[in-house]
Amino acid sequence: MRIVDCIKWLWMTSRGFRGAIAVNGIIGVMHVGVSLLFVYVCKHLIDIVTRHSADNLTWYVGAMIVCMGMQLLLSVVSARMGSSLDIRFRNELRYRLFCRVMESKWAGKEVMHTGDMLNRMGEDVLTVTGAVCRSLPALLTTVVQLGGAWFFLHQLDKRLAWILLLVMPVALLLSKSYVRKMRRLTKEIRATDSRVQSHLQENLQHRVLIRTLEYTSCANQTLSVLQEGLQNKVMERTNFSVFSRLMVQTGFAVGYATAFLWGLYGMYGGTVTFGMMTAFLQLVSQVQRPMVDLSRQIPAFVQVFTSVERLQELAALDVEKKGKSHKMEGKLGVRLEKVCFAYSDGERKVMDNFSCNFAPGSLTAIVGETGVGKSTLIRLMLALLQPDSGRVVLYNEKEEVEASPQTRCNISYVPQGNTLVSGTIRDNLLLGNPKATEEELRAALHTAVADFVLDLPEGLDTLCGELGAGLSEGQAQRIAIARGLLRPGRILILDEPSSALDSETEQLLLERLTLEVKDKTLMLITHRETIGQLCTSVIRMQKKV
Ligand SMILES: Nc1ncnc2c1ncn2[C@@H]1O[C@H](COP(=O)(O)OP(=O)(O)OP(=O)(O)O)[C@@H](O)[C@H]1O
Repeated sequence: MRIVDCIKWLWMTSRGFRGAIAVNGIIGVMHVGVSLLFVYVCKHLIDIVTRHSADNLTWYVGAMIVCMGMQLLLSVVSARMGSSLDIRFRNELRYRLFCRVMESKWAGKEVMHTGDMLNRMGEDVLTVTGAVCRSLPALLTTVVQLGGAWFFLHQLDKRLAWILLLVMPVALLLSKSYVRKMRRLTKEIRATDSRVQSHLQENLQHRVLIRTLEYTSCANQTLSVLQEGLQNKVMERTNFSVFSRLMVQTGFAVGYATAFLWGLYGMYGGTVTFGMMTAFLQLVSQVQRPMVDLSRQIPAFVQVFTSVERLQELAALDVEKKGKSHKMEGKLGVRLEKVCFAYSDGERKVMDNFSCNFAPGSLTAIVGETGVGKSTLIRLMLALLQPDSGRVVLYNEKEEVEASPQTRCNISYVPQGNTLVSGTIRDNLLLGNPKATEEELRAALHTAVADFVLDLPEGLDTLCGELGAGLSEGQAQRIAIARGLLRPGRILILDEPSSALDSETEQLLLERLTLEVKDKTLMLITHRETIGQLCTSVIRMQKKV
Protein backbone atom coordinates (compact mmCIF):
# COMPACT_ATOMS: atom_id res chain seq x y z
CA MET A 1 0.00 0.00 0.00
CA ARG A 2 1.32 3.43 -0.93
CA ILE A 3 1.63 6.10 1.76
CA VAL A 4 -0.72 8.37 -0.21
CA ASP A 5 -3.42 5.66 -0.24
CA CYS A 6 -2.99 5.16 3.49
CA ILE A 7 -3.41 8.88 4.16
CA LYS A 8 -6.45 9.01 1.86
CA TRP A 9 -8.04 6.10 3.73
CA LEU A 10 -7.36 7.75 7.09
CA TRP A 11 -8.81 11.02 5.78
CA MET A 12 -12.01 9.31 4.60
CA THR A 13 -12.32 7.20 7.74
CA SER A 14 -11.89 10.10 10.14
CA ARG A 15 -14.87 11.96 8.65
CA GLY A 16 -16.96 13.36 11.50
CA PHE A 17 -13.91 13.58 13.79
CA ARG A 18 -11.62 15.82 11.77
CA GLY A 19 -12.86 19.05 13.42
CA ALA A 20 -12.23 17.74 16.93
CA ILE A 21 -8.80 16.39 15.93
CA ALA A 22 -7.89 19.83 14.51
CA VAL A 23 -9.10 21.59 17.70
CA ASN A 24 -6.99 19.22 19.81
CA GLY A 25 -4.00 19.98 17.58
CA ILE A 26 -4.59 23.73 18.00
CA ILE A 27 -4.73 23.32 21.80
CA GLY A 28 -1.36 21.54 21.59
CA VAL A 29 0.08 24.38 19.54
CA MET A 30 -1.26 26.93 22.08
CA HIS A 31 0.46 24.92 24.80
CA VAL A 32 3.73 25.21 22.89
CA GLY A 33 3.23 28.98 22.47
CA VAL A 34 2.63 29.42 26.21
CA SER A 35 5.69 27.32 27.14
CA LEU A 36 7.91 29.46 24.85
CA LEU A 37 6.46 32.57 26.43
CA PHE A 38 7.30 31.07 29.81
CA VAL A 39 10.97 30.71 28.77
CA TYR A 40 10.98 34.33 27.59
CA VAL A 41 9.47 35.56 30.87
CA CYS A 42 11.95 33.50 32.98
CA LYS A 43 14.90 34.91 31.04
CA HIS A 44 13.72 38.46 31.76
CA LEU A 45 13.11 37.70 35.45
CA ILE A 46 16.65 36.36 35.89
CA ASP A 47 18.09 39.33 33.99
CA ILE A 48 16.10 41.73 36.24
CA VAL A 49 17.36 40.18 39.50
CA THR A 50 20.97 39.97 38.21
CA ARG A 51 20.56 43.66 37.20
CA HIS A 52 21.04 43.02 33.46
CA SER A 53 17.59 44.48 32.81
CA ALA A 54 15.57 47.33 34.25
CA ASP A 55 12.10 45.85 33.46
CA ASN A 56 9.21 45.74 35.98
CA LEU A 57 9.68 42.67 38.25
CA THR A 58 6.03 42.47 39.43
CA TRP A 59 4.73 42.44 35.88
CA TYR A 60 7.01 39.54 34.90
CA VAL A 61 6.19 37.52 38.06
CA GLY A 62 2.49 37.93 37.21
CA ALA A 63 3.17 36.85 33.60
CA MET A 64 5.07 33.78 34.85
CA ILE A 65 2.15 32.72 37.07
CA VAL A 66 -0.35 33.21 34.21
CA CYS A 67 1.88 31.12 31.88
CA MET A 68 2.10 28.30 34.42
CA GLY A 69 -1.68 28.32 34.97
CA MET A 70 -2.34 28.33 31.20
CA GLN A 71 0.04 25.40 30.66
CA LEU A 72 -1.75 23.35 33.33
CA LEU A 73 -5.20 24.23 31.97
CA LEU A 74 -4.27 23.46 28.36
CA SER A 75 -2.70 20.11 29.23
CA VAL A 76 -5.83 19.06 31.19
CA VAL A 77 -8.16 20.12 28.34
CA SER A 78 -5.98 18.39 25.75
CA ALA A 79 -5.72 15.11 27.74
CA ARG A 80 -9.49 15.00 28.30
CA MET A 81 -10.30 15.84 24.70
CA GLY A 82 -7.76 13.35 23.33
CA SER A 83 -9.16 10.54 25.43
CA SER A 84 -12.80 11.27 24.58
CA LEU A 85 -11.96 11.60 20.88
CA ASP A 86 -9.98 8.38 20.90
CA ILE A 87 -12.76 6.26 22.44
CA ARG A 88 -15.49 7.80 20.24
CA PHE A 89 -13.48 7.28 17.05
CA ARG A 90 -12.47 3.76 18.10
CA ASN A 91 -16.10 2.77 18.76
CA GLU A 92 -17.27 4.30 15.49
CA LEU A 93 -14.56 2.61 13.40
CA ARG A 94 -15.14 -0.77 15.04
CA TYR A 95 -18.90 -0.35 14.58
CA ARG A 96 -18.47 0.40 10.88
CA LEU A 97 -16.16 -2.57 10.35
CA PHE A 98 -18.47 -4.86 12.32
CA CYS A 99 -21.44 -3.80 10.17
CA ARG A 100 -19.36 -4.33 7.03
CA VAL A 101 -18.35 -7.84 8.04
CA MET A 102 -21.89 -8.73 9.16
CA GLU A 103 -23.33 -7.56 5.84
CA SER A 104 -20.56 -8.98 3.66
CA LYS A 105 -21.24 -11.59 1.02
CA TRP A 106 -20.66 -15.19 2.03
CA ALA A 107 -19.67 -17.78 -0.57
CA GLY A 108 -19.90 -20.91 1.55
CA LYS A 109 -17.03 -20.15 3.90
CA GLU A 110 -15.37 -17.21 5.61
CA VAL A 111 -12.48 -15.48 3.83
CA MET A 112 -10.66 -14.86 7.12
CA HIS A 113 -10.51 -16.72 10.40
CA THR A 114 -12.82 -15.07 12.95
CA GLY A 115 -9.85 -14.84 15.36
CA ASP A 116 -8.01 -12.81 12.72
CA MET A 117 -11.08 -10.57 12.27
CA LEU A 118 -11.29 -10.04 16.03
CA ASN A 119 -7.61 -9.17 16.15
CA ARG A 120 -8.02 -6.62 13.38
CA MET A 121 -11.09 -5.07 15.04
CA GLY A 122 -9.23 -4.92 18.35
CA GLU A 123 -5.51 -4.25 17.95
CA ASP A 124 -5.48 -2.61 14.52
CA VAL A 125 -8.41 -0.33 15.34
CA LEU A 126 -6.60 0.67 18.52
CA THR A 127 -3.39 1.47 16.63
CA VAL A 128 -5.14 3.51 13.95
CA THR A 129 -7.38 5.53 16.26
CA GLY A 130 -4.53 6.13 18.70
CA ALA A 131 -2.41 7.47 15.85
CA VAL A 132 -5.14 9.71 14.45
CA CYS A 133 -6.47 11.04 17.77
CA ARG A 134 -3.27 11.28 19.79
CA SER A 135 -0.10 10.86 17.73
CA LEU A 136 -1.19 13.12 14.87
CA PRO A 137 -2.02 16.19 17.06
CA ALA A 138 1.11 15.37 19.09
CA LEU A 139 3.17 15.33 15.89
CA LEU A 140 1.81 18.75 14.94
CA THR A 141 2.62 20.07 18.42
CA THR A 142 6.09 18.53 18.25
CA VAL A 143 6.88 20.12 14.91
CA VAL A 144 5.62 23.54 16.09
CA GLN A 145 7.48 23.21 19.38
CA LEU A 146 10.65 22.27 17.57
CA GLY A 147 10.31 25.11 15.09
CA GLY A 148 9.43 27.68 17.79
CA ALA A 149 12.19 26.67 20.20
CA TRP A 150 14.75 26.58 17.40
CA PHE A 151 13.67 30.01 16.14
CA PHE A 152 13.89 31.47 19.66
CA LEU A 153 17.34 29.91 20.15
CA HIS A 154 18.35 31.31 16.77
CA GLN A 155 17.39 34.78 18.04
CA LEU A 156 19.63 34.31 21.08
CA ASP A 157 22.55 32.61 19.34
CA LYS A 158 22.58 31.77 15.64
CA ARG A 159 25.63 29.51 15.65
CA LEU A 160 24.45 27.37 18.57
CA ALA A 161 21.03 26.90 16.91
CA TRP A 162 22.64 25.60 13.69
CA ILE A 163 25.10 23.34 15.49
CA LEU A 164 22.26 21.77 17.50
CA LEU A 165 20.24 21.10 14.37
CA LEU A 166 23.15 19.38 12.65
CA VAL A 167 24.09 17.02 15.48
CA MET A 168 20.60 15.45 15.72
CA PRO A 169 20.33 12.61 13.20
CA VAL A 170 16.50 12.44 13.08
CA ALA A 171 16.77 11.98 9.33
CA LEU A 172 17.88 8.45 10.13
CA LEU A 173 14.35 7.65 11.33
CA LEU A 174 12.83 9.10 8.20
CA SER A 175 15.09 7.17 5.83
CA LYS A 176 13.52 4.76 3.34
CA SER A 177 15.44 1.72 4.54
CA TYR A 178 14.39 2.36 8.16
CA VAL A 179 10.71 2.71 7.24
CA ARG A 180 10.83 -0.35 4.95
CA LYS A 181 12.36 -2.58 7.61
CA MET A 182 9.95 -1.35 10.30
CA ARG A 183 6.99 -2.02 8.00
CA ARG A 184 8.14 -5.55 7.22
CA LEU A 185 8.70 -6.39 10.89
CA THR A 186 5.37 -4.85 11.93
CA LYS A 187 3.51 -6.77 9.22
CA GLU A 188 4.98 -10.06 10.42
CA ILE A 189 4.15 -9.23 14.05
CA ARG A 190 0.53 -8.39 13.24
CA ALA A 191 0.10 -11.61 11.21
CA THR A 192 1.57 -13.73 14.02
CA ASP A 193 -0.57 -11.94 16.58
CA SER A 194 -3.65 -12.82 14.53
CA ARG A 195 -2.59 -16.46 14.45
CA VAL A 196 -2.24 -16.44 18.26
CA GLN A 197 -5.72 -14.94 18.64
CA SER A 198 -7.26 -17.42 16.18
CA HIS A 199 -5.66 -20.30 18.06
CA LEU A 200 -6.92 -18.97 21.41
CA GLN A 201 -10.43 -18.36 20.15
CA GLU A 202 -10.85 -21.70 18.38
CA ASN A 203 -9.37 -23.77 21.21
CA LEU A 204 -11.36 -22.02 23.92
CA GLN A 205 -14.55 -22.49 21.91
CA HIS A 206 -13.87 -26.22 21.47
CA ARG A 207 -12.20 -26.74 24.84
CA VAL A 208 -14.26 -29.80 25.79
CA LEU A 209 -13.90 -31.47 22.39
CA ILE A 210 -10.14 -30.94 22.55
CA ARG A 211 -10.02 -32.49 26.00
CA THR A 212 -11.99 -35.53 24.83
CA LEU A 213 -9.59 -35.92 21.91
CA GLU A 214 -6.77 -35.71 24.48
CA TYR A 215 -5.28 -32.96 22.37
CA THR A 216 -4.96 -30.39 25.17
CA SER A 217 -1.19 -30.66 25.58
CA CYS A 218 -0.72 -30.31 21.79
CA ALA A 219 -2.97 -27.21 21.81
CA ASN A 220 -0.94 -25.76 24.69
CA GLN A 221 2.30 -26.58 22.89
CA THR A 222 1.08 -24.91 19.67
CA LEU A 223 0.21 -21.77 21.63
CA SER A 224 3.63 -21.69 23.20
CA VAL A 225 5.33 -22.10 19.78
CA LEU A 226 3.16 -19.34 18.28
CA GLN A 227 3.85 -17.05 21.24
CA GLU A 228 7.56 -17.72 21.05
CA GLY A 229 7.51 -16.75 17.37
CA LEU A 230 5.64 -13.56 18.26
CA GLN A 231 8.08 -12.78 21.05
CA ASN A 232 11.08 -13.25 18.72
CA LYS A 233 9.58 -10.97 16.12
CA VAL A 234 8.72 -8.30 18.70
CA MET A 235 12.26 -8.48 20.08
CA GLU A 236 13.73 -8.20 16.57
CA ARG A 237 11.71 -5.03 16.01
CA THR A 238 12.56 -3.70 19.46
CA ASN A 239 16.29 -4.23 18.94
CA PHE A 240 16.15 -2.48 15.60
CA SER A 241 14.17 0.47 16.92
CA VAL A 242 16.27 0.74 20.11
CA PHE A 243 19.44 0.88 18.00
CA SER A 244 17.97 3.58 15.75
CA ARG A 245 16.77 5.59 18.75
CA LEU A 246 20.14 5.22 20.44
CA MET A 247 21.75 6.97 17.48
CA VAL A 248 19.25 9.81 17.72
CA GLN A 249 19.58 10.10 21.50
CA THR A 250 23.36 10.20 21.30
CA GLY A 251 22.88 13.20 19.03
CA PHE A 252 20.68 14.80 21.73
CA ALA A 253 23.29 14.23 24.44
CA VAL A 254 25.98 15.80 22.27
CA GLY A 255 23.61 18.71 21.61
CA TYR A 256 22.93 19.32 25.28
CA ALA A 257 26.63 19.16 26.19
CA THR A 258 27.41 21.58 23.34
CA ALA A 259 24.81 24.10 24.55
CA PHE A 260 25.97 23.84 28.15
CA LEU A 261 29.64 24.32 27.33
CA TRP A 262 28.78 27.07 24.87
CA GLY A 263 26.84 28.93 27.57
CA LEU A 264 29.61 28.51 30.13
CA TYR A 265 32.16 29.79 27.63
CA GLY A 266 29.95 32.81 26.86
CA MET A 267 29.37 33.57 30.55
CA TYR A 268 33.10 33.38 31.15
CA GLY A 269 33.72 35.86 28.31
CA GLY A 270 30.82 38.07 29.50
CA THR A 271 28.79 37.67 26.26
CA VAL A 272 26.10 35.46 27.86
CA THR A 273 23.99 36.56 30.83
CA PHE A 274 22.52 34.26 33.52
CA GLY A 275 19.12 34.76 31.92
CA MET A 276 20.45 33.76 28.51
CA MET A 277 22.17 30.68 29.96
CA THR A 278 18.90 29.53 31.59
CA ALA A 279 17.03 30.23 28.37
CA PHE A 280 19.64 28.21 26.42
CA LEU A 281 19.23 25.20 28.63
CA GLN A 282 15.42 25.46 28.68
CA LEU A 283 15.30 25.85 24.92
CA VAL A 284 17.72 23.00 24.30
CA SER A 285 15.45 20.75 26.34
CA GLN A 286 12.48 22.16 24.40
CA VAL A 287 14.22 21.17 21.16
CA GLN A 288 15.34 17.83 22.53
CA ARG A 289 12.03 16.70 24.06
CA PRO A 290 10.13 16.99 20.79
CA MET A 291 12.99 15.27 19.02
CA VAL A 292 12.71 12.33 21.43
CA ASP A 293 8.93 12.38 20.91
CA LEU A 294 9.47 12.35 17.16
CA SER A 295 11.81 9.39 17.43
CA ARG A 296 8.96 7.55 19.22
CA GLN A 297 6.19 8.73 16.92
CA ILE A 298 7.86 7.76 13.66
CA PRO A 299 7.83 4.00 14.42
CA ALA A 300 4.23 4.40 15.63
CA PHE A 301 3.28 5.90 12.25
CA VAL A 302 5.01 3.06 10.45
CA GLN A 303 2.84 0.64 12.45
CA VAL A 304 -0.23 2.57 11.37
CA PHE A 305 0.41 1.72 7.70
CA THR A 306 0.33 -1.98 8.49
CA SER A 307 -2.84 -1.62 10.56
CA VAL A 308 -4.52 0.50 7.89
CA GLU A 309 -3.70 -2.18 5.32
CA ARG A 310 -5.26 -4.84 7.51
CA LEU A 311 -8.38 -2.78 8.26
CA GLN A 312 -8.75 -1.91 4.61
CA GLU A 313 -8.95 -5.62 3.80
CA LEU A 314 -11.91 -5.85 6.19
CA ALA A 315 -13.50 -2.66 4.89
CA ALA A 316 -13.10 -3.91 1.31
CA LEU A 317 -15.19 -7.06 1.89
CA ASP A 318 -17.93 -7.16 -0.69
CA VAL A 319 -21.31 -6.42 0.91
CA GLU A 320 -24.67 -7.71 -0.22
CA LYS A 321 -26.73 -5.29 -2.23
CA LYS A 322 -29.13 -3.56 0.15
CA GLY A 323 -32.74 -2.97 -0.72
CA LYS A 324 -36.22 -2.93 0.72
CA SER A 325 -37.41 -6.34 1.88
CA HIS A 326 -39.94 -7.89 -0.50
CA LYS A 327 -42.57 -9.48 1.70
CA MET A 328 -44.86 -11.82 -0.22
CA GLU A 329 -48.43 -12.58 0.88
CA GLY A 330 -50.26 -15.90 1.10
CA LYS A 331 -48.82 -19.36 0.70
CA LEU A 332 -45.48 -19.39 -1.09
CA GLY A 333 -43.75 -21.90 -3.36
CA VAL A 334 -40.14 -22.11 -4.56
CA ARG A 335 -39.04 -23.26 -8.01
CA LEU A 336 -35.53 -23.99 -9.25
CA GLU A 337 -35.28 -23.80 -13.05
CA LYS A 338 -32.27 -25.47 -14.74
CA VAL A 339 -29.90 -24.31 -12.04
CA CYS A 340 -26.16 -24.81 -12.51
CA PHE A 341 -23.85 -24.08 -9.62
CA ALA A 342 -20.22 -24.75 -8.68
CA TYR A 343 -18.26 -23.25 -5.78
CA SER A 344 -15.49 -21.02 -7.06
CA ASP A 345 -12.87 -23.25 -5.46
CA GLY A 346 -14.89 -26.48 -5.77
CA GLU A 347 -13.78 -29.48 -7.80
CA ARG A 348 -17.10 -30.18 -9.47
CA LYS A 349 -20.48 -28.76 -10.36
CA VAL A 350 -22.76 -29.29 -7.36
CA MET A 351 -25.81 -28.64 -9.56
CA ASP A 352 -26.09 -29.19 -13.28
CA ASN A 353 -29.40 -28.16 -14.88
CA PHE A 354 -31.17 -28.96 -11.64
CA SER A 355 -34.92 -28.24 -11.52
CA CYS A 356 -37.47 -28.83 -8.80
CA ASN A 357 -40.64 -27.32 -7.35
CA PHE A 358 -41.78 -26.85 -3.76
CA ALA A 359 -45.52 -26.24 -4.12
CA PRO A 360 -47.21 -23.64 -1.85
CA GLY A 361 -48.32 -25.24 1.42
CA SER A 362 -46.46 -28.50 0.74
CA LEU A 363 -44.34 -30.49 3.19
CA THR A 364 -41.33 -31.73 1.25
CA ALA A 365 -38.45 -33.93 2.33
CA ILE A 366 -35.10 -33.26 0.62
CA VAL A 367 -33.05 -36.41 0.65
CA GLY A 368 -29.76 -37.49 -0.86
CA GLU A 369 -26.40 -38.88 0.10
CA THR A 370 -24.02 -36.73 2.08
CA GLY A 371 -22.24 -34.04 0.06
CA VAL A 372 -24.84 -34.19 -2.75
CA GLY A 373 -25.74 -30.49 -2.40
CA LYS A 374 -28.71 -30.25 0.00
CA SER A 375 -27.23 -27.36 2.01
CA THR A 376 -26.18 -25.70 -1.24
CA LEU A 377 -29.81 -25.87 -2.42
CA ILE A 378 -30.92 -24.06 0.76
CA ARG A 379 -28.19 -21.42 0.37
CA LEU A 380 -29.42 -20.75 -3.17
CA MET A 381 -33.02 -20.32 -1.93
CA LEU A 382 -31.78 -17.93 0.76
CA ALA A 383 -29.78 -16.09 -1.93
CA LEU A 384 -26.60 -16.55 0.09
CA LEU A 385 -25.23 -18.03 -3.14
CA GLN A 386 -26.14 -17.06 -6.70
CA PRO A 387 -26.68 -19.70 -9.43
CA ASP A 388 -24.15 -19.67 -12.30
CA SER A 389 -27.12 -20.11 -14.64
CA GLY A 390 -30.82 -20.86 -14.30
CA ARG A 391 -33.24 -19.28 -11.81
CA VAL A 392 -34.44 -19.69 -8.25
CA VAL A 393 -37.93 -18.24 -7.97
CA LEU A 394 -40.31 -17.59 -5.05
CA TYR A 395 -43.95 -17.44 -6.11
CA ASN A 396 -47.52 -17.08 -4.90
CA GLU A 397 -50.84 -16.71 -6.71
CA LYS A 398 -50.11 -13.13 -7.75
CA GLU A 399 -46.39 -12.89 -8.50
CA GLU A 400 -43.10 -14.64 -8.90
CA VAL A 401 -39.85 -13.09 -7.77
CA GLU A 402 -36.28 -14.21 -8.25
CA ALA A 403 -34.57 -15.11 -4.95
CA SER A 404 -32.44 -12.26 -3.62
CA PRO A 405 -31.40 -10.87 -0.22
CA GLN A 406 -34.64 -8.85 -0.37
CA THR A 407 -36.82 -12.00 -0.53
CA ARG A 408 -34.98 -13.59 2.42
CA CYS A 409 -37.61 -12.15 4.79
CA ASN A 410 -40.04 -14.79 3.47
CA ILE A 411 -37.87 -17.68 4.60
CA SER A 412 -37.23 -19.04 8.04
CA TYR A 413 -34.22 -21.36 8.21
CA VAL A 414 -33.24 -23.64 11.08
CA PRO A 415 -29.70 -24.92 10.42
CA GLN A 416 -28.20 -28.18 11.59
CA GLY A 417 -26.62 -28.42 15.03
CA ASN A 418 -26.83 -26.22 18.06
CA THR A 419 -27.48 -22.62 17.10
CA LEU A 420 -28.59 -21.09 20.41
CA VAL A 421 -26.85 -17.99 21.74
CA SER A 422 -26.06 -17.06 25.32
CA GLY A 423 -28.97 -15.46 27.20
CA THR A 424 -32.37 -16.71 28.32
CA ILE A 425 -34.54 -19.09 26.31
CA ARG A 426 -36.91 -16.14 25.82
CA ASP A 427 -34.06 -14.07 24.30
CA ASN A 428 -33.36 -16.90 21.89
CA LEU A 429 -37.00 -17.22 20.87
CA LEU A 430 -37.41 -13.47 20.42
CA LEU A 431 -34.54 -13.50 17.91
CA GLY A 432 -37.08 -15.19 15.60
CA ASN A 433 -39.67 -12.48 16.15
CA PRO A 434 -38.96 -9.66 18.63
CA LYS A 435 -42.68 -8.76 18.70
CA ALA A 436 -43.93 -12.27 19.58
CA THR A 437 -46.43 -12.37 22.46
CA GLU A 438 -46.25 -14.75 25.43
CA GLU A 439 -49.00 -16.91 23.84
CA GLU A 440 -47.12 -17.07 20.55
CA LEU A 441 -43.93 -18.13 22.35
CA ARG A 442 -45.80 -20.89 24.18
CA ALA A 443 -47.57 -22.04 20.99
CA ALA A 444 -44.27 -22.24 19.09
CA LEU A 445 -42.69 -24.23 21.92
CA HIS A 446 -45.66 -26.61 21.84
CA THR A 447 -45.45 -27.19 18.07
CA ALA A 448 -41.69 -27.78 18.35
CA VAL A 449 -42.34 -30.34 21.15
CA ALA A 450 -40.36 -28.06 23.47
CA ASP A 451 -43.05 -27.72 26.17
CA PHE A 452 -40.43 -28.94 28.65
CA VAL A 453 -39.22 -25.31 28.81
CA LEU A 454 -42.38 -24.28 30.68
CA ASP A 455 -41.71 -26.96 33.32
CA LEU A 456 -38.22 -25.63 34.08
CA PRO A 457 -38.01 -23.72 37.41
CA GLU A 458 -37.25 -20.45 35.58
CA GLY A 459 -39.42 -21.32 32.55
CA LEU A 460 -38.77 -19.06 29.56
CA ASP A 461 -36.30 -17.07 31.66
CA THR A 462 -33.94 -20.02 32.08
CA LEU A 463 -30.42 -18.94 31.27
CA CYS A 464 -28.32 -20.86 28.78
CA GLY A 465 -24.65 -20.38 27.96
CA GLU A 466 -22.83 -20.10 24.63
CA LEU A 467 -24.28 -22.54 22.09
CA GLY A 468 -27.10 -23.36 24.48
CA ALA A 469 -24.79 -24.79 27.16
CA GLY A 470 -26.89 -26.23 30.01
CA LEU A 471 -29.40 -27.82 27.62
CA SER A 472 -29.23 -31.19 25.89
CA GLU A 473 -28.66 -31.28 22.10
CA GLY A 474 -32.24 -32.45 21.54
CA GLN A 475 -33.64 -29.68 23.80
CA ALA A 476 -31.54 -27.02 22.06
CA GLN A 477 -32.64 -28.35 18.67
CA ARG A 478 -36.34 -28.06 19.56
CA ILE A 479 -35.94 -24.52 20.94
CA ALA A 480 -34.20 -23.59 17.67
CA ILE A 481 -37.18 -25.03 15.74
CA ALA A 482 -39.58 -22.97 17.90
CA ARG A 483 -37.50 -19.88 17.08
CA GLY A 484 -37.77 -20.74 13.37
CA LEU A 485 -41.56 -21.14 13.70
CA LEU A 486 -41.85 -17.68 15.27
CA ARG A 487 -40.16 -15.97 12.31
CA PRO A 488 -42.86 -14.46 10.12
CA GLY A 489 -41.61 -15.90 6.76
CA ARG A 490 -44.03 -18.20 4.89
CA ILE A 491 -41.36 -20.80 4.05
CA LEU A 492 -39.79 -22.85 6.81
CA ILE A 493 -36.65 -24.86 6.09
CA LEU A 494 -35.48 -27.33 8.71
CA ASP A 495 -32.05 -28.90 8.22
CA GLU A 496 -31.91 -32.32 9.92
CA PRO A 497 -34.53 -31.19 12.50
CA SER A 498 -34.71 -34.51 14.29
CA SER A 499 -31.08 -35.62 14.21
CA ALA A 500 -30.82 -35.37 18.01
CA LEU A 501 -34.35 -36.67 18.78
CA ASP A 502 -35.57 -40.14 19.71
CA SER A 503 -38.03 -41.71 17.26
CA GLU A 504 -41.07 -41.03 19.47
CA THR A 505 -40.29 -37.28 19.79
CA GLU A 506 -39.44 -37.16 16.07
CA GLN A 507 -42.84 -38.66 15.22
CA LEU A 508 -44.61 -36.19 17.53
CA LEU A 509 -42.68 -33.24 16.03
CA LEU A 510 -43.69 -34.18 12.50
CA GLU A 511 -47.32 -34.68 13.52
CA ARG A 512 -47.49 -31.26 15.17
CA LEU A 513 -45.69 -29.56 12.28
CA THR A 514 -48.20 -31.08 9.82
CA LEU A 515 -51.26 -30.29 11.90
CA GLU A 516 -50.37 -26.90 13.41
CA VAL A 517 -48.27 -25.16 10.76
CA LYS A 518 -50.96 -24.37 8.22
CA ASP A 519 -49.66 -21.12 6.74
CA LYS A 520 -46.11 -22.20 5.88
CA THR A 521 -44.49 -24.26 3.15
CA LEU A 522 -42.24 -26.73 4.92
CA MET A 523 -38.98 -28.25 3.68
CA LEU A 524 -37.08 -30.83 5.69
CA ILE A 525 -33.57 -31.92 4.87
CA THR A 526 -33.15 -35.43 6.14
CA HIS A 527 -31.21 -38.65 5.82
CA ARG A 528 -34.08 -40.66 7.32
CA GLU A 529 -36.38 -42.42 4.86
CA THR A 530 -39.10 -42.65 7.55
CA ILE A 531 -39.48 -38.86 7.50
CA GLY A 532 -39.94 -38.91 3.73
CA GLN A 533 -42.92 -41.22 4.14
CA LEU A 534 -44.69 -38.65 6.33
CA CYS A 535 -44.21 -35.77 3.84
CA THR A 536 -46.45 -34.76 0.95
CA SER A 537 -43.52 -34.97 -1.49
CA VAL A 538 -39.88 -36.03 -1.62
CA ILE A 539 -37.04 -34.50 -3.67
CA ARG A 540 -34.16 -36.90 -4.19
CA MET A 541 -30.88 -35.24 -5.09
CA GLN A 542 -28.19 -37.17 -6.94
CA LYS A 543 -24.50 -36.52 -7.24
CA LYS A 544 -23.14 -35.20 -10.56
CA VAL A 545 -19.78 -36.60 -11.53
N1 LIG B 1 -17.65 -23.32 0.48
C1 LIG B 1 -17.43 -24.36 -0.29
N2 LIG B 1 -16.43 -24.33 -1.19
C2 LIG B 1 -16.20 -25.38 -1.99
N3 LIG B 1 -16.92 -26.53 -1.99
C3 LIG B 1 -17.93 -26.61 -1.11
C4 LIG B 1 -18.24 -25.55 -0.21
N4 LIG B 1 -19.31 -25.91 0.54
C5 LIG B 1 -19.64 -27.16 0.13
N5 LIG B 1 -18.82 -27.58 -0.86
C6 LIG B 1 -18.88 -28.85 -1.58
O1 LIG B 1 -20.13 -28.87 -2.26
C7 LIG B 1 -20.69 -30.17 -2.22
C8 LIG B 1 -22.12 -30.08 -1.65
O2 LIG B 1 -22.03 -29.68 -0.29
P1 LIG B 1 -23.33 -29.53 0.63
O3 LIG B 1 -22.89 -29.02 1.95
O4 LIG B 1 -24.36 -28.76 -0.11
O5 LIG B 1 -23.78 -31.05 0.76
P2 LIG B 1 -24.95 -31.70 1.65
O6 LIG B 1 -25.76 -32.54 0.75
O7 LIG B 1 -25.66 -30.65 2.41
O8 LIG B 1 -24.09 -32.61 2.63
P3 LIG B 1 -24.48 -33.16 4.11
O9 LIG B 1 -25.63 -34.09 3.96
O10 LIG B 1 -23.24 -33.88 4.52
O11 LIG B 1 -24.77 -31.97 4.96
C9 LIG B 1 -19.76 -31.04 -1.41
O12 LIG B 1 -18.96 -31.76 -2.31
C10 LIG B 1 -18.90 -30.04 -0.64
O13 LIG B 1 -17.62 -30.55 -0.46
